[in-house]
Amino acid sequence: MEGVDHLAHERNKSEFDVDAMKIVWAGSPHAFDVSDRISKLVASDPGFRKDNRSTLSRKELFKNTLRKAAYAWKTIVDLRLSEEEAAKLRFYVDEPAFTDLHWGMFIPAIKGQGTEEQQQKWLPLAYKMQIIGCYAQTELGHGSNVQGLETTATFDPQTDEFIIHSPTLTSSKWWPGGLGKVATHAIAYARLIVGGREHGVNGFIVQLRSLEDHSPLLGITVGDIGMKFGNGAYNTMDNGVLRFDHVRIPRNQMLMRVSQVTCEGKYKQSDVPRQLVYGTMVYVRQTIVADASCALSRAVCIATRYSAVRRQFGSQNGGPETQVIDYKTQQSRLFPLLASAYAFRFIGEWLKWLYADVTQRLQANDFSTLPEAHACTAGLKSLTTTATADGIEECRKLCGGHGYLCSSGLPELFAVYVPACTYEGDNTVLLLQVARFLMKTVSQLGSSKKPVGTIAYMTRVEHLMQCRCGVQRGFAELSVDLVEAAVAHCQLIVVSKFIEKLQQEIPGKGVKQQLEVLCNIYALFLLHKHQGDFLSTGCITPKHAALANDELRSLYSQVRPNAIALVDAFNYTDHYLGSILGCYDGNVYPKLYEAAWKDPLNESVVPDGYHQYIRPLLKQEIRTARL
Ligand SMILES: CCCCCCCC/C=C\CCCCCCCCC/C=C/C(=O)SCCNC(=O)CCNC(=O)[C@H](O)C(C)(C)COP(=O)(O)OP(=O)(O)OC[C@H]1O[C@@H](n2cnc3c(N)ncnc32)[C@H](O)[C@@H]1OP(=O)(O)O
Ligand SMILES: Cc1cc2nc3c(=O)[nH]c(=O)nc-3n(C[C@H](O)[C@H](O)[C@H](O)COP(=O)(O)OP(=O)(O)OC[C@H]3O[C@@H](n4cnc5c(N)ncnc54)[C@H](O)[C@@H]3O)c2cc1C
Repeated sequence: MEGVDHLAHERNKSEFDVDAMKIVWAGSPHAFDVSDRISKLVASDPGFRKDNRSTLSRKELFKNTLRKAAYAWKTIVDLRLSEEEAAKLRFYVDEPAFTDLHWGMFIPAIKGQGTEEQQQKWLPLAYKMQIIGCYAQTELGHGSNVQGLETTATFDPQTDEFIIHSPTLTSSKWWPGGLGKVATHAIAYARLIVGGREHGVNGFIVQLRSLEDHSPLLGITVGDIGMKFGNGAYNTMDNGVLRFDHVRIPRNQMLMRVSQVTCEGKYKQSDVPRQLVYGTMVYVRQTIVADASCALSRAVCIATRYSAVRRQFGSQNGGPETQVIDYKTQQSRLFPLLASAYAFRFIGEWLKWLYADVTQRLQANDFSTLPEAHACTAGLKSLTTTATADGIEECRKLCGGHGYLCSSGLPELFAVYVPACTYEGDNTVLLLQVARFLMKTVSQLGSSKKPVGTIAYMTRVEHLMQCRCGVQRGFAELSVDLVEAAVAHCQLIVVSKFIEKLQQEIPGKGVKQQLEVLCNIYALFLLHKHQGDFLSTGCITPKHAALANDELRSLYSQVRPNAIALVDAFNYTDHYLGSILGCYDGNVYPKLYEAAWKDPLNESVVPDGYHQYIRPLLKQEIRTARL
């Protein structure tokens, strides 16, 4: 029945203060207030409706996304929302769109790689959305290998301009979000050529379309790259293709914080690491870790609520069947994902601090923590997105057949989320970067340069020094093992930061106790998952392994009465969840049944095509021997 909370009995079992946990999840009382207010604003505004996406054609879907993006901007301006509130509004609108790349990459690239003068010129235009930008780095032929990009930027001292050109088919820019149909400008990454000499890949601001009639400018060929994985999903984004035919831009449109070209055609490299050109990717990778906790928590919220609603088998003397959340197998699949959602939330908070710290140090030309920041953002982006993509799929399976319905919210969540394992750096390529960082640390053991921060523990691996010669077999040869070591390194960071979080003051009855249970589940689940490595290296004995498994089972029993309250703490509206299985009141079956009849296919009792194809089949004379 509408208005009845079918999960009330579950909520009454909670052993902790859910409102206090909501503050912990949000990060602070202020952050909770902003999130709560903006999520309800979006949920209550029919202009942000999203339950019809899977029934729209690509063109209808895209036009609807443009409408929503414009409506969101009008809402932001009319309500004079702060930058924080505006970002939350875009988050709860919950639809990949060109604005993600305008705000999430184009603006950060100018802030991170532009000079003061360039920031003063371009940022006001971008903040007012008087220009719309994209981040055009990847090409048809190269994505991972940035130094392999082929687009050229040749300096012409006669005109004090750069000539941007796509010399080959594979140099076509390919994938940039917002590029296909909307962006008026791009940060285009190209090989800098001055006086016939190459100076590596740099970023250039290039106008793509007229601000009058949106037509591509002279020398610009631009379009969308076509449908992507899944219906709806990421097809709200116009990932584009772009070719330059000797496009001329003023010299002052090369982002010149890292490297400069003077009007005389002299190339100068600032006394900063050239990798600062990659700074925007580092910034986005750290935001993607926070995104992972959001996406995983959504899926876990849906699967947990539905697992408490769903009953299957186990009826005693005609009594109710067993809630599937009470099956140990369901708990062993679901509760580690619940623990991971909280673990990723806290590692995202720490990574945000690490990024802010390294950014502050860079402003003082202190590059000492840049390698660690690169390794942490790369490794944790890889770890959390892989676990989240796999976790969303596991949550779909935890919901049985109904998890495969679009109305469960899980297929679309999966389809939108999985490219996170690829964009902003292929996850394996990024783990290889972490492995390179770890091997460089090993090579420095014994020297005066002591490992600190997230690699401080490596001082305890002195024995690696003796086998240093072993790694001469070559990084590539050992890369599979090194990638596994990189994953283990990142998982250690996640567990360590979860433990550090628990050492903080955490208000609320029973809140810290619940987080301790989740932290232990996360850590012991990893130990169980990698038991072979721990046993084969002698880190644990078989008895330890058995004790860990017993403790894991006990921890699942401790979480069970609190599971619904722990997902309620995410404070997601039904609108944001977009899931009948995960609705707050647990009134699933009537909503599933009602939703079915809204499908366009049920607009007519007899389907289109019956008279043309089915009736002749049914009425055909059987001229062949009976089958
Ligand atoms: C309906 C349901 C909705 C569900 C919603 C779910 C949630 C999702 C929310 C909304 C959906 C929409 C989201 C929209 C936002 C998405 C944004 C993403 C869009 C995508 C953008 C992109 O993909 S941009 C392109 C990204 N490309 C890459 O990442 C390329 C990866 N490659 C590289 O980074 C480099 O090529 C690589 C590092 C691999 C190698 O570089 P190279 O120059 O060759 O350097 P190398 O020789 O390996 O190393 C030399 C030296 O440099 C050091 N180093 C390398 N990189 C860095 C760095 N970044 N910072 C610092 N130092 C670096 C390296 O360690 C070496 O050091 P030493 O060993 O020499 O000391
Ligand atoms: C939805 C989406 C949105 C995107 N948005 C943007 C955007 O806005 N702007 C932009 O510039 N780009 C964007 N991209 C492109 C994205 O950044 C690249 O696709 C990504 O960096 C992966 O590069 P690649 O495609 O070249 O993969 P590849 O490197 O070709 O990967 C193919 C396989 O090769 C393996 N591999 C590659 N190199 C090595 C190595 N050295 N050792 C071992 N294995 C290796 C990889 O692990 C992978 O298994 C987007 C991509 C997607 C899917």
